[in-house]
Amino acid sequence: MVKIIKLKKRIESFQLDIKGLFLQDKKVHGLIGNNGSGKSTLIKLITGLMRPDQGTIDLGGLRSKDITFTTQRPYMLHDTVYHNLIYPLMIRNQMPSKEETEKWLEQCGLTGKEQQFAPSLSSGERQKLSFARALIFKPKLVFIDETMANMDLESIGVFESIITNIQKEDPITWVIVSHQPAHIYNLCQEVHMMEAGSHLFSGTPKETGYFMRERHEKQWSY
Ligand SMILES: Nc1ncnc2c1ncn2[C@@H]1O[C@H](COP(=O)(O)OP(=O)(O)OP(=O)(O)O)[C@@H](O)[C@H]1O
Repeated sequence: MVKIIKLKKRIESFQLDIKGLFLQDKKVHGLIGNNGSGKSTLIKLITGLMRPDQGTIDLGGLRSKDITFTTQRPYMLHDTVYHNLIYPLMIRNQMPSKEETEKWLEQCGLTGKEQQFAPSLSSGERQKLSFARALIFKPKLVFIDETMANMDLESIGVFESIITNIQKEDPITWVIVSHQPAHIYNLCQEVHMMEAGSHLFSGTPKETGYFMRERHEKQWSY
């Protein structure tokens, strides 16, 4: 389990302050909250891209090479689609199998574009490639930060089924940031809600729905 305890980080006027947030292993977690509530900052802290001012992040035995993340605007190496796809394997001294790379290219709808300069891909194509690049080395903890925001409905369906199949066969831990309730309801077992830098609530998607409805009613009942 990933345990985040008494975590604090100030970035200019923004203050992240999380008393306790726990991510159970091998589950699909949703991370939700308004723009600027601190979701991406939290991910940067967990993945080690940023250092906390205070507090602890216990990765439960995971090493940094077991963890990966994708973003809404993924960075593409100035190289071909193929080299971008196999990059995580190369840096881990693993040989990519032809079967595996072809499978991922097909699932991403990028078959035939292997030799295309990756930065010239459309934004949705780049997101799909970054998703495949994140999964090709079989990580144990994956953060998906609004990566499906520019994908068409068919591609979203493909990636939702990739996640569902991985969870059936050899489950890993996922943290999915999305502003689209359908993703959360289709995929997640547990949802964590951020508000203004704090962790407000954790529960099942159904409990989250009740929580949000109740808050909304309270806010409008004065
Ligand atoms: N480098 C920075 N300099 C100044 N402020 C920053 C910096 N990085 C983040 N912030 C601020 O920290 C706050 C939290 O940002 P963060 O990206 O974590 O929010 P988020 O919940 O992921 O938002 P969104 O849903 O819009 O992606 C925001 O108010 C943002 O402006």
